[in-house]
Amino acid sequence: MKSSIRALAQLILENIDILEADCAQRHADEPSLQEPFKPGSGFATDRPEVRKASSIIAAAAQQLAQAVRAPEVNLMTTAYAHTFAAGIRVAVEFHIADILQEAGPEGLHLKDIASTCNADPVKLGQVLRLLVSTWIFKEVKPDVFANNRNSSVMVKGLPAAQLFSSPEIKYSQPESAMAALLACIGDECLKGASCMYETLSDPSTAFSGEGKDAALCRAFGTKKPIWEFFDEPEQRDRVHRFGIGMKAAATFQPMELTIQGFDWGSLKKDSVVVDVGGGIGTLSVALAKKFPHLKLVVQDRGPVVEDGLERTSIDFPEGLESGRLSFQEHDFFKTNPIKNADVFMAKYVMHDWSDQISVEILKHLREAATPNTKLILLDKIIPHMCPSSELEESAIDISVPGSLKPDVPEPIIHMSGNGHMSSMVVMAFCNGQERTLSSFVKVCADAGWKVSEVFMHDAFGHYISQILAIPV
Ligand SMILES: C[S@@+](CC[C@H](N)C(=O)[O-])C[C@H]1O[C@@H](n2cnc3c(N)ncnc32)[C@H](O)[C@@H]1O
Repeated sequence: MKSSIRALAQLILENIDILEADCAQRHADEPSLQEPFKPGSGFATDRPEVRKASSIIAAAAQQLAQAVRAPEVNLMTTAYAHTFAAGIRVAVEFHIADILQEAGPEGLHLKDIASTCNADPVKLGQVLRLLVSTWIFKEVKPDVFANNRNSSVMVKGLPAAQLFSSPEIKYSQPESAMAALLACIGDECLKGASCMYETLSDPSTAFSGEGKDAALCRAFGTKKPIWEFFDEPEQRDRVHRFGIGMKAAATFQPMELTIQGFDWGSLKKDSVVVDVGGGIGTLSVALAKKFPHLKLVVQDRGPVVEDGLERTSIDFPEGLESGRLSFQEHDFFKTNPIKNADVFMAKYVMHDWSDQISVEILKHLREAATPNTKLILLDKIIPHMCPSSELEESAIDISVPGSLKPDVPEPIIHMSGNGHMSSMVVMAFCNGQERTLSSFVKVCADAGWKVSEVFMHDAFGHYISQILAIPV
């Protein structure tokens, strides 16, 4: 019988050939885990075959580890994952990567690190060694730590002394976005997740799709939906950090990739594209720059619109002055005031809401749509985790034009899905969810829209997809 673990190892080697060939072609060195990250080092993730090879290697290596260890060890290792989130937050809040960046490759003794951040060296040593065990930081000599490739990405771009003396500006530099996101994961996300079981089992919240009944609200002891709770003055630092942290998302999903799919160029001159829940207008600004023949209207809640106008008047004033881009305060739980939209688009909006509430939002767009209006939802499409041969039965997932089947080479059982992690996070935050394609089709149908095509970059929910629907 062919050994499954050997087949996994062979698959890893075959795909390593692809990565090595890519490095050779670009005359680039293979990235080293032990050295701090240098921009431009690493594998070319803008090339689809390289992205695919690296995903297959990661999935095969993870499955190999699961296959060779006892089930008890696998379960314990996974269940203990919260220690990593907690440890990373400690490292971010104590500015450890920033301290170690100043120390350089020789590293710094634990007692000096601990005295800089006024922490107990024994306790801090426990945190750092845990993180080293998962390839974040390195211990160069006993009790001497230095940055490695992963930890170096946690620096915030300011001298460590300034980070300690002026905490209010710790997330002021663009490179601090990753640190902000990691601190948010170790704070709001971890606390919300810790109340998940109680929230799913308590009859008063178990079947509710309301944001106020989400796990994070229980964790913070509030009766308000999390975004209203975050409007409270004491939560200002969290809101600020969350906003900066979201910018780190661009590292995983460049805007170029987000826009790719629907043929925006095919829309006639002056076509009206409405960015529903468009935030500060990041997607609309990118579209307006690339497709100057379109008229983009960003709709959001009042304070967000104010923020968007302020930022856009600095980043893209010509868009506002020419009238190509505008902002409008609008509550998407009311009928949309724009009745001549060529496109209603909504990026990362549906995943914040339960099915019932999503249908309500989409119905309001349907009411305002003309027979020719298109709806484009930009969200992750998460895969079912069953063998793709089983998807023949639930044909909806593969019958929509453009849908990708999550084919994985044998003997990989499935690819790891960060979409499933973000689904848990939005559930904890606001009773939201990432969706499979069949769930999108159903939610759209219940609101009077028919999904006619999808544009996907991968079949595993790693990247945002575009779901195109037309009125029925
Ligand atoms: C996850 S953010 C996505 C923002 C933007 N589309 C993007 O991708 O950057 C969801 C957006 O929905 C907005 N939102 C929430 N409730 C809303 C409502 N009732 N009416 C309009 N916008 C709302 C939020 O203010 C926020 O900007």
